[in-house]
Amino acid sequence: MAVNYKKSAEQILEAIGGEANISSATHCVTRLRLVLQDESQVDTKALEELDVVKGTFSANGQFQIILGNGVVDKVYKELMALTGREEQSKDDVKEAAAKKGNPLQRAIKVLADVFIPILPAIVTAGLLMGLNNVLTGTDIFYDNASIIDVHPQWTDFADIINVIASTAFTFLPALIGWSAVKRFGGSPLLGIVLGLILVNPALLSAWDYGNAREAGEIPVWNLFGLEIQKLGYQGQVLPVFVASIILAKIEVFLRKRIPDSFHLLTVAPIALLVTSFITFIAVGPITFAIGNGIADGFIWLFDTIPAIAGFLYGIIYGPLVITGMHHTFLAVDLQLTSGDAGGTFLWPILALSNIAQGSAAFAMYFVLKNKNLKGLASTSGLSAWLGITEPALFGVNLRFRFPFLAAIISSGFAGMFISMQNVLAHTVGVGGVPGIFVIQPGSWGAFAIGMGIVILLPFIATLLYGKIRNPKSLHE
Ligand SMILES: OC[C@H]1O[C@H](O[C@H]2O[C@H](CO)[C@@H](O)[C@H](O)[C@H]2O)[C@H](O)[C@@H](O)[C@@H]1O
Repeated sequence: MAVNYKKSAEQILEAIGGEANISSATHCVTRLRLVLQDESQVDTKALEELDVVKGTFSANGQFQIILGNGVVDKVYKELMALTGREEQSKDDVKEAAAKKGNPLQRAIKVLADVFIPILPAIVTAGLLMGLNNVLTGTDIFYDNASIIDVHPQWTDFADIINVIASTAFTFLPALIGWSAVKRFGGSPLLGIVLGLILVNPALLSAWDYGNAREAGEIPVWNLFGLEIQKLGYQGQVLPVFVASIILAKIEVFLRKRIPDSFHLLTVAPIALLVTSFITFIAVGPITFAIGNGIADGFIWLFDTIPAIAGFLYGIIYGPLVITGMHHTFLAVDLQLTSGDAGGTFLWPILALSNIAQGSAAFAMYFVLKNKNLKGLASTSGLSAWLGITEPALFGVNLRFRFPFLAAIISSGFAGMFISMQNVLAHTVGVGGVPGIFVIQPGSWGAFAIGMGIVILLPFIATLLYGKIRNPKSLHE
């Protein structure tokens, strides 16, 4: 039967407490994303009884209604027409949501705002790097040899892929600079330039810093007696992040005070000059040490007590996604991939945690009777297997609790196993099942066992508990 989008919009509006309860509204590919004055006014039951609604959840200050691809945009248009509102971008709504919450939540939100926009570039680079690994890794298809060893005509092909793949990581500070300066109200172009300054080939590469320090050969500038290390910040996150905040603040400050006609001549040169000097002299070395210190702390933990550390990270990653704090760890992943660890041991656990949430949601497909919920369980399970877990988490697993518990405990065991096997990812890739492409080839076997654990354990545990115990939450 054809959907009456206008009627659906009216019913949704009534169930969320009417027009007066909407602070702002937008939509993504599948979900209406609303910032509401008061979420307690929402009649979730009435909402979820609507045929068009596949599920609802609240995350990071937004109340989200899952409608599905091709439906959500039409219902949104009707909703805007009904309420006489202008259509809003996701950024507008995120901004409204950001004003809600305590200082810690807002700080975490800032990190997410900076890192989420650069994620597609990093994830793409990760996938291509995976392809390069398949071509150049030994013992994948041949004993003691790689594809390019056996078929040398593919060597340059692999090399070109490597150049393409490594660019986003080599110039990571430029990506972060673009995103962070934009987030703090400055000109994104200046952010890119700032990031590029920090990886200028005239500086000692951060990747060569360790060797240069051991050899006592770190180049320095001498500024009227003050020695400053001539150090680049390749692959570093914190130096450019803090520098970008400074740059944006200086730029905004100058723009307000200098007449428009002098902007071109003064604002960018002063902002870049002051920020770069502050960064080379103080911010860079301090944040470089802090960033490496944080990474070393994680490395120490996973070296010393791999089973416990892996178990804990596997357990807490799901709850971290609920709070939105998980994006903070992206910074740690990036730091680890650029350092001595040779890769990140955290990211493989993230990928397994995503799969675990998906498997639990898939099991709920067989446990639930309601048609809409069954649909939500299967679509959200697939989404989690492809790296996006919020629909499964909020739409299914948390609502019934036991699938969520089954998923996080299984993810803990899988995290324990792969940490004991020292599984590393070259870089950050697409989470969930495609995650295997960025795992270092030598760790594929152990990672595959981890995948087996998070595919089977949450599925079987959820299914058995749901069918045999038939818990109260299924009937609430
Ligand atoms: O941190 C890198 C990963 O970031 C995304 O996944 C994480 O954020 C998602 C959105 O909040 C969340 O649904 C998922 O559970 C998190 O792991 C991205 O989808 C991954 O591909 C990426 O590796």
